[in-house]
Amino acid sequence: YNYSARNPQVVILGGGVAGVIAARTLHENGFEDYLVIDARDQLGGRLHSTDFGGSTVELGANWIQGTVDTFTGRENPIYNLALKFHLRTAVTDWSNNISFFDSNGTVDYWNIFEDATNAYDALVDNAQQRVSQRGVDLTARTGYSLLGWKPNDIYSMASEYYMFDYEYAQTPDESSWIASSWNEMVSNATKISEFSDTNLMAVDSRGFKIIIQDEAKEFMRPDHVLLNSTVKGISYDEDQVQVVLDSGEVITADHAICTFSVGVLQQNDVEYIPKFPAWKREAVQAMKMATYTKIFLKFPEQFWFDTQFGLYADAVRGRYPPWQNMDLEAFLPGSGILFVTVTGDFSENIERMTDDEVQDEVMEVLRSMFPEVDVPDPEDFMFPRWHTNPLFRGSYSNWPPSFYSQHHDNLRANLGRLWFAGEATSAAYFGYLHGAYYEGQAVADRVMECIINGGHSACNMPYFKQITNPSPY
Ligand SMILES: Cc1cc2nc3c(=O)[nH]c(=O)nc-3n(C[C@H](O)[C@H](O)[C@H](O)COP(=O)(O)OP(=O)(O)OC[C@H]3O[C@@H](n4cnc5c(N)ncnc54)[C@H](O)[C@@H]3O)c2cc1C
Repeated sequence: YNYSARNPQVVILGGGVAGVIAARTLHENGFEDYLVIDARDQLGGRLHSTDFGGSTVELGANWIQGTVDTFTGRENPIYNLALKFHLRTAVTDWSNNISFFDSNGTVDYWNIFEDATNAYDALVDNAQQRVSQRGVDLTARTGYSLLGWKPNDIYSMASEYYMFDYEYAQTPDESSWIASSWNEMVSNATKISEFSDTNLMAVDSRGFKIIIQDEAKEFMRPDHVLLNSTVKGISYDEDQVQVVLDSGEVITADHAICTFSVGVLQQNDVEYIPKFPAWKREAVQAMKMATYTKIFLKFPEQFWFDTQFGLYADAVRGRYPPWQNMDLEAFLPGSGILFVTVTGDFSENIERMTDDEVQDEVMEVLRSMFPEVDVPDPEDFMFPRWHTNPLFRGSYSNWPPSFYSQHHDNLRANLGRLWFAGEATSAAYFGYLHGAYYEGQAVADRVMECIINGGHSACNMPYFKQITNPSPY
């Protein structure tokens, strides 16, 4: 090993939203002795924009989900960054701007779609009641069933998918009833509130990532960042942390803030010395890293629907259901771009197929949606493999029904001088950019408090050594 001359007070592992906001929080408080390390060649993490057929598209996060809370005036910090950097966005209308299809072409199932919308609203309302009555969690599927929603035909299945999986990237059977409703809950549920129903899609030729890259340029010096550097090992104790890079360089710091995704923590890409204690391992492995995949197609010209969305009902639930039209004035006019989204197991399965195999399946579906059109082959075709990517191992966390709030505390808790932050450590906003933002801020505050005040309470977050069932069988 090559022991580094670099010896920062705080090393921040990962330069996504959580890492950059943690660094900014240190800077705002006069702490300049930090180093951000990332394996990629740029900051942004899952804010990942790329060129596709002459247009900029977002492989990762795409929406600012909620802007300003109409009751409290509280603002989504991602929305504020977007305003600051004049990000071009378009309002997405998920609920009204849709065309419906099955494998025989256009079909009208608005009534069923409305039933699915009402069932989802009831699911959220009832979850809120369970929280106020301290009821145990169940799967969202159980919740749906208790409310009488039984999707037994392809149109109900596609509509339910659109309301549920399209957001959480997993099925209702795999998801917590209570946690999947949190983002929609307002008012009496403490600390949990959405900002607003407005969803703004980033459609900026500079990429959504500029909100974090340009923010970083304002305060981060070049010697504050080490890119193209993959962390291979982290050893930690009560006094310091050592980080081993792929180059063999070893960086020693007083504190490390690890912002790797929970998917990365679950795998063996990084060696932790000592191995995480049992309570931490259980929390890490109990969370689910779900996968959400946008499959992009570019055609010489638009031949498809004029609405923002097209919802395709297949006999197999989750098989290429929501299609989105980018060739609209507010989005990427004249781009000839259409994309379809898949999630969960379906995403993991297509990652094991070749691009050509996936393209063949997608085109077969698209041709069945437009039987009257002579649909040409796409000029360009692309999809990312988030699940296989060792820097992410999925797209974002989804709270399973067997994950307790104590697990969540344990996921967040530090191990000596090794601290954790990222979208998954946000109880209220897991899965979202604003979750990563708030967690980056909170962890930096805690590390600074530990540096300034020291002592047990400032330097040790509470955790549960064992999570037990209060009334075992
Ligand atoms: C397909 C997709 C769609 C999404 N859609 C939305 C959306 O519309 N709206 C929304 O709010 N959120 C969305 N999200 C979620 C959002 O992108 C994340 O919540 C957020 O970006 C996570 O930020 P983070 O800082 O916690 O983690 P990350 O961005 O993952 O940052 C962690 C960093 O660690 C680095 N890293 C990992 N391992 C190593 C290693 N061994 N060595 C060095 N560096 C390493 C990675 O390169 C990465 O840059 C989406 C995510 C995806 C993938």
